[in-house]
Amino acid sequence: MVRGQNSPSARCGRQVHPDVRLVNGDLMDQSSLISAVDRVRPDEIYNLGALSYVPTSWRQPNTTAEITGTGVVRMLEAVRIVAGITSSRTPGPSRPRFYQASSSEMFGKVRETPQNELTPFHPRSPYGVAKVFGHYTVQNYRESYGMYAVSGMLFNHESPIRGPEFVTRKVSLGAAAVKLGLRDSLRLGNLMAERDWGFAGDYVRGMSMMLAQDEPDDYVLGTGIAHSVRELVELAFAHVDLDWRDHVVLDEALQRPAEVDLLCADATKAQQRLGWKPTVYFEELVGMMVDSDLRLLSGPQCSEGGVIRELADLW
Ligand SMILES: Nc1nc2c(ncn2[C@@H]2O[C@H](COP(=O)(O)OP(=O)(O)O[C@H]3O[C@H](CO)[C@@H](O)[C@H](O)[C@@H]3O)[C@@H](O)[C@H]2O)c(=O)[nH]1
Repeated sequence: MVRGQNSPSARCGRQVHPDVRLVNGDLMDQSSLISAVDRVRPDEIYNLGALSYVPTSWRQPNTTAEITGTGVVRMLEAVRIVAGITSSRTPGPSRPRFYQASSSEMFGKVRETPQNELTPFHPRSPYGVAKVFGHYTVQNYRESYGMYAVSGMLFNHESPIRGPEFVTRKVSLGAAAVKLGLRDSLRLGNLMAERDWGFAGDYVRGMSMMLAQDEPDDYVLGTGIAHSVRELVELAFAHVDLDWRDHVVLDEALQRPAEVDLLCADATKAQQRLGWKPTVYFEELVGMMVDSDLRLLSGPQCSEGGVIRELADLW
């Protein structure tokens, strides 16, 4: 997303420039991207574009590298060229601020727990590898050109509008659907994996805070508490007075070729330097998502079988 200087809101407001669409490096070639950035002349750019569902990255490794990895180079090149930046000694007239969505998936087979900005990377999927490429590209543009470019190393962030292929939403939809009698089971993969799940709204606030600092730097965002997929399922089903063991079916086909077993954030740097703190934790998040899906699946759009049939394809 690009926030333009012509926008009435620019830095403080949250409206988006009328000209602005999603400008993904992955969807545009380099010259179209340069034209798009030139038209908007953004103050802030948030590159959230990625092929972001980890299992797909094994099926489409080349596309993943192209979108999630090289897309970052195209975005940074467009910003650099439009801003007229040729070296760190002769910065261009304006220094637009660039945010890159790095990921906790970069830590992969973790070397230490919890993970912070200095934890070595060991990505476990083509997605993780591409994110590491993007992460170092941002660092390189900062060091080579003095650009204001930062990476937010965000741990899993969820909300009621999370895609239904990701495990939190799959489970909240599953629990709601079973409660309403629309389904009687939910197929899942590895229940032992642990993640540090937070609320997406908190993380978006953190992204904006990163671009509001005097100097660019990279930050980890996470709650600092990990839970297993099994705990997630137990809590979601208990929220609707059901026992998950009566409804969850384990499916080998949903196991990943290489798993990331445990992710847990040490967000001390973001807390101390940005003043960032999460406001929503696991229990509240899961309750919020299940309640929202109960409303969604009870609503009129489901009576025709539309939404539920679409979602059912993903289960
Ligand atoms: N999706 C999914 N995951 C399952 C299932 N059963 C078990 N899991 C486990 O649940 C964990 C979380 O999976 P996802 O919700 O798909 O998220 P992710 O792989 O951790 O990646 C997400 O978070 C990253 C940040 O760390 C993001 O970078 C990435 O794009 C994505 O949003 C994984 O260990 C996965 O094996 C299932 O049926 N579906």
